[in-house]
Amino acid sequence: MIELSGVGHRFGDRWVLRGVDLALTERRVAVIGANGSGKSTFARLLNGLIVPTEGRVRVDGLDTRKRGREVRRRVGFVFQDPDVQIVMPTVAEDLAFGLKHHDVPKVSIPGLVDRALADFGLAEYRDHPAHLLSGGQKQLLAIAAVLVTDPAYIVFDEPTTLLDLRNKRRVVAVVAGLAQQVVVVSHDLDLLADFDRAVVFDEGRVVADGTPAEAVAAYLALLSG
Ligand SMILES: Nc1ncnc2c1ncn2[C@@H]1O[C@H](COP(=O)(O)OP(=O)(O)OP(=O)(O)O)[C@@H](O)[C@H]1O
Repeated sequence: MIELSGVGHRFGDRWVLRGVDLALTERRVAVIGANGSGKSTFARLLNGLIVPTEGRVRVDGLDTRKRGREVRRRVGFVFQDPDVQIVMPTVAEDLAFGLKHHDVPKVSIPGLVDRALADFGLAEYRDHPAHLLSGGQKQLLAIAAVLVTDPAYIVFDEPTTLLDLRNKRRVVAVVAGLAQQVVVVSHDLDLLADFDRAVVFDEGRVVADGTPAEAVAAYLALLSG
């Protein structure tokens, strides 16, 4: 379980999150809210990419402030911008990179890479320079590179922004089929419609928390208010 208690975060002297108390127990949790409401900051707190200025974030009881390394192994993070995540020259090498760093036995790596390439429609790009993929293909690669390491939790920060309809459907199907707990930040309200829970942020605070229908209604009310 991922648990936040009394969490606040400040950049310089500006608080961008305040008073966040949440226990994320559902399998599919959506995070919605206006631009700048603190969603990405919240997402980054969940795997210890950033630590809270105040309060505590715990993953299976591990405090992200003290046990960051272990937390990052448990909580995979798919960035909004795939360019920050792609680190190796070719598509297959990029997929293998994460596996090596997760101490996956060398002998298992090629098979896992092949499966990830096939699952994400990237098989024909195996030896292609990763930086020459299209934006949407990079996003698929970034998602594949996290999923291939099989983390216990996966946080997606706007995973479908660059994708065409076909690839969006592919990602929606992949997320729907994941056995792990996922937290998805998205402006794409359709993507989140059958999630178990949705949390709405506004100006750094949780202002609604319920079913997607309830959360979307609260979000729309905020926009028109
Ligand atoms: N590294 C940083 N340094 C300073 N300010 C930051 C930093 N990262 C985010 N912010 C500020 O924190 C606030 C919340 O940003 P955040 O990215 O969490 O919002 P968001 O809800 O994810 O927005 P969007 O929907 O536009 O992605 C914004 O005002 C942003 O300018």
